[in-house]
Amino acid sequence: MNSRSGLTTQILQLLRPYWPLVLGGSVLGVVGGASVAALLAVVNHGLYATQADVVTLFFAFAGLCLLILIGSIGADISANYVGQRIIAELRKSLAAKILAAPIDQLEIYRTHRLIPVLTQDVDTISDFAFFFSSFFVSLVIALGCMVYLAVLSWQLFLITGVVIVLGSLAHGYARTRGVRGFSAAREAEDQLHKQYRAIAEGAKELRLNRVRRRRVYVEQLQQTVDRISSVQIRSINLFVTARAFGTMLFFVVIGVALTLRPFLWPDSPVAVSSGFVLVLLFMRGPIDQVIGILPALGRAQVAMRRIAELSEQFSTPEHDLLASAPAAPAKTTIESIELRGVTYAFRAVPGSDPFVLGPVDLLVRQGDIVFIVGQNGSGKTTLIKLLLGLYAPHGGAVLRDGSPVLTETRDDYRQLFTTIFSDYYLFEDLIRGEDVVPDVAERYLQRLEVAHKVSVENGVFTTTDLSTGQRKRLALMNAWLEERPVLVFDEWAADQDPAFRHIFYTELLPDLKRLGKTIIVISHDDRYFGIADHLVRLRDGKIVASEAKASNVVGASAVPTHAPL
Ligand SMILES: Nc1ncnc2c1ncn2[C@@H]1O[C@H](COP(=O)(O)OP(=O)(O)OP(=O)(O)O)[C@@H](O)[C@H]1O
Repeated sequence: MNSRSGLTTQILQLLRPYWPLVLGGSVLGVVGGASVAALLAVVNHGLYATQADVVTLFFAFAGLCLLILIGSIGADISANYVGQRIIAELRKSLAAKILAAPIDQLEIYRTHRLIPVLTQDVDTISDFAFFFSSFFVSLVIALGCMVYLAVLSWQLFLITGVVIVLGSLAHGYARTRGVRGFSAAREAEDQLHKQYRAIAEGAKELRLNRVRRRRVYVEQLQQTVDRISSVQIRSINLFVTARAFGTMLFFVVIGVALTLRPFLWPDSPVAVSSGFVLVLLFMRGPIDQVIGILPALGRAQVAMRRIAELSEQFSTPEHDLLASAPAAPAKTTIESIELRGVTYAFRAVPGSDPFVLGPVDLLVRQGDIVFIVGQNGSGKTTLIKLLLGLYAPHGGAVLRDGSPVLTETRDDYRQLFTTIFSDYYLFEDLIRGEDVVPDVAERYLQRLEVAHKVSVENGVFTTTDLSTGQRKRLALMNAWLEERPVLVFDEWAADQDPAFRHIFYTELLPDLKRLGKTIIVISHDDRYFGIADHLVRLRDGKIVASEAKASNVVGASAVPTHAPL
């Protein structure tokens, strides 16, 4: 699907649930617009009215005023409602798409491109939705005026029509060039967002490095901002010039028609000329309004295209990811997890070969502590992403208790794991099973030696303004509370002081094992490799050693002997 047809489909899809309102609002808008044109006819007629016409004129005037009021209020209210609902639906559907997108697609798209679509592009469309009703009503008024012109004199209608076509051509040119400019500016805004992130997230580094600070500010940020500004100025200038040109054309038409009238239509009644001038002078307002909204329409078009691109990018959602939780929880125990001939290849990045993992064969037995070790970049995190069902293998299979994990069962499978990645995200609210949290929280906090800093109130940590190591302990607490059978730690201990690191390896992990948990640890702490029941060593994406121990070094039984915390 190309992005243009994707865009149209997306707009139609968004409008579909509201078609009665869209239809109702359009009818009211047409009634309002046509009434304005009719009112002009009444005004023109009134200029030459006699005493006998007064009553008819009064009722026609009052009736049309009422219709204009009802029409424009109705069209405005329905357009506003539909516009706001569409924005809400758009926001929800984009969030749902991101939540359901495969992780590797999200990794390719990148955060600095994602956020501007969710915020800026949706806001641009929201702004346009706000103006849409007046855009539509003005358009209808202009059309109504044209109809009245045709009734007055078809020659004058034709002259005006030709002028409007000329004006539209000028606008068409301005729009094509202008929208191209808006599109270029929007591209640069992704870049700007990336630079904003650099100055916010790299604030400390930039304070410490004057050269980089200047480069980020002068060579990158300022240049991007200036580029956006000059492209926007050029685009808006085009629209403004076309608008002035269009407005001026109205006066030219009036001048030409009035000059030619004595020669071409010497016998036409004065009412025709005055009606013509009246309509043209009046029509200028709505047409000016329509033209004035065109830049916003152009920007909305660019924004909509971006949104359609994002939707297309994430158009292969994972199976049922946002379905409500099943009534009966899936089986939450495992006997084994196996990777059989699993392979995975990243997309090639320019200048280097793509990283390929596998083929990998690995058996993780229930209750084991498995260490995955290896040099930086050897593929440990990629391996666990495959093991966790976050990446779908490109070859081979992941098996749970001997049965392959399929697309439909992958999300159920993932619910077996609690994971703390090295780039983990700390959620501030705690979830235990389906319930929000427990009194045991306090005990966990004490065991993690952070109870003096933070507590849990109404299921939320009182603060997360803690040191890196302390925040990671909170992540561990979250993990405990989830009560899943398999725990995965990606270099969890890397930020811990030696004393607590020792506690983690020699007390917490064995305690969790005693509770029957299966534990997978990515670690560079070779001092503690001895506690592993199974040590897996990776090099360049391949398992080069896989050593299983006959008995557990910490000597713990698989049956819980005491509560660990
Ligand atoms: N999103 C990605 N796109 C392309 N290549 C990637 C991506 N993520 C990782 N890689 C590549 O895959 C290789 C393995 O990365 P991985 O994160 O699995 O290594 P690791 O063993 O966990 O390293 P470390 O010990 O440094 O955490 C790296 O060489 C990296 O370049």
